[in-house]
Amino acid sequence: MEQNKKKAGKAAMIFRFLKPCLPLMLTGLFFSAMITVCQAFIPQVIRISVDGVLGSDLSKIPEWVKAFLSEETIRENPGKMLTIAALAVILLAAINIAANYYSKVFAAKGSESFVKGMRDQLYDHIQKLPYSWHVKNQTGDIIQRCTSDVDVVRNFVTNQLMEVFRIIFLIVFYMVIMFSMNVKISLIAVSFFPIVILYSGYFFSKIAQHFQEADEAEGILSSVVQENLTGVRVVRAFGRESFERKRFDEKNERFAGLWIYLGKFLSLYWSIGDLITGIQILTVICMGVLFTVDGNLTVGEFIAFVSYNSSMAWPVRSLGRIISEMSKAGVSIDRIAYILDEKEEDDRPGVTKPAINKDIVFDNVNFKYEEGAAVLKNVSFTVPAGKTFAILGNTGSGKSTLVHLLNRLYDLPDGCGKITIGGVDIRDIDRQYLRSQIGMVLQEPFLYSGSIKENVGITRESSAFDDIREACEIACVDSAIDSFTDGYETIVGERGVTLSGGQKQRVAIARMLVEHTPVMIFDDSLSAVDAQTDAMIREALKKRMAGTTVILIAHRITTLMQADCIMVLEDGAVAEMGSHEQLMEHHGIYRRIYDIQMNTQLDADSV
Ligand SMILES: Nc1ncnc2c1ncn2[C@@H]1O[C@H](COP(=O)(O)OP(=O)(O)OP(=O)(O)O)[C@@H](O)[C@H]1O
Repeated sequence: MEQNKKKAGKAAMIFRFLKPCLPLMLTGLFFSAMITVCQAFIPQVIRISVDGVLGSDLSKIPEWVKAFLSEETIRENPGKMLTIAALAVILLAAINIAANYYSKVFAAKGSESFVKGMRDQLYDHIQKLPYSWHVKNQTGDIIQRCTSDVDVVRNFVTNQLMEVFRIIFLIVFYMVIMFSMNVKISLIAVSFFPIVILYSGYFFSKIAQHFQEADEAEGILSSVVQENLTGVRVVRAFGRESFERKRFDEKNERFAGLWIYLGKFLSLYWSIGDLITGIQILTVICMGVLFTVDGNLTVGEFIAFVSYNSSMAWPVRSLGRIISEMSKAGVSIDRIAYILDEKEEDDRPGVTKPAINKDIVFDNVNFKYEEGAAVLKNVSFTVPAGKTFAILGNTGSGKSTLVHLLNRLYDLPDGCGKITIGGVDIRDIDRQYLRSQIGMVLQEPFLYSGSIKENVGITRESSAFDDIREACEIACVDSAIDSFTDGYETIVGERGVTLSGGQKQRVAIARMLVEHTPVMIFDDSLSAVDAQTDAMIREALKKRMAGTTVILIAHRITTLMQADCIMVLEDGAVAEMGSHEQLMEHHGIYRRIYDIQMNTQLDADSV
């Protein structure tokens, strides 16, 4: 039952993508049927010619031929008949060429529009999937599902599905002709078909799982390559080349091993298939000879029969191959459906777009990720509008999680407290709108491949160059950019590898500033800049971005000591909260960290 439901789901998915390109596909199929009809006429022309020239039994020559060429002409002028037969074959060949051309053109157009539609929808859907889904799934694997698996499905639709229809039409059409010529020998020929089809069916059920394993192994291999390439700096810095090589070799070996196994399996299939086909052709020829000798078949009919039978042998066998390859497509369809079936991020009904320049309140927030222990425990605090609120805490204490919750990368489940902005629960605020109002610079800034100007202006398509420049000035990266030969047009490579860590962070800060959002979050995003530049950036921000609510996450006390309020987070719970002066007087964690950092600073200064 469940299995049937799954199959129906797969078929429905394919049909959904197929629907817009169905007219193109059907036109391709029409031309393909025309090829079959043309090819079916050729053995008939040969049959009539042979029977006419040998003149053994003219009663079997169709009446429409006799209306065209009298029995006398056939007997006395075989040359004329052969010329007409040759012209007929040339005409059929010409029609065949044209039909072949158009069947391929329409099939290609249909398949491209099919695969384009599928890629578009996949990409669009992935953009709307929750952040938690992206965290859970490996990028390499997702890429493979969107490329290799889509290609397998394209192959399935263009080469396999279309081919199945073409072959079924061919078999039915040829069988009608063969049965009209001689029922007994046709039955002998056809009696082999169930064996071939059952054999293919058995193979089909055996091979699906191996194809799935091979596909998964390819996904793992892609992930290893992708990780290695994106983490190339770490690999080099830690001299992990040989370790990475070994890791790749292991996965590559497994992948190759699975394909070798599949190759063996397929070879066995083909060999046994060859044997069955050979026996079938031999049987039909032997029986045909006996029937001809007994006078039940004319020589022309025998030749035509053998020709039809041989022409059908390959398509029937291809049916087996196609069915076996269809099992592979089934796996790929499942892998694509895994993405498409995932629920997109959505809002609950009645969401609004209130002003965001209001107090942000975390009220008794408790949170844990899908896997793992509680990350935030009864966290309550208020970020007053227009003020700077700093968060300090050890690694893994839940600082970034607070930010993830605030811009709704994760939604707070019911009964786990509340986060409000201006008194409105953020789950009642339109998600896209909320994110557009909260600017964020992440710990590891991501830069797109493109110029610095594009990277800074990317969040606001309308941003003028003056805005971009101003943002870069505030982020203290303007003079560094000017020192590059191409200035703002400097291309930063994939993930900005041509910039230093601090420069990347500052470009990312400028990108956020261009947005002019009422709330700005700096998630440990000043860690790669020196203390002096850090102070300059904060000073510039204070002057030019007055009235903006700023949430500052940092490990360096000097970065956050001037904030209006500082919260110290320890193991997911609020340990201390207050201004710098209050916390210093409190002699708690904050004071301890302050003393350690200041002493370290003094030691460093005295060296
Ligand atoms: N997507 C996730 N799924 C499961 N656990 C997660 C996820 N993200 C973070 N965690 C866990 O939640 C805890 C808090 O992580 P978080 O990133 O909020 O800490 P942090 O205080 O920002 O740390 P750091 O200062 O190192 O950035 C950690 O134990 C972390 O392992």
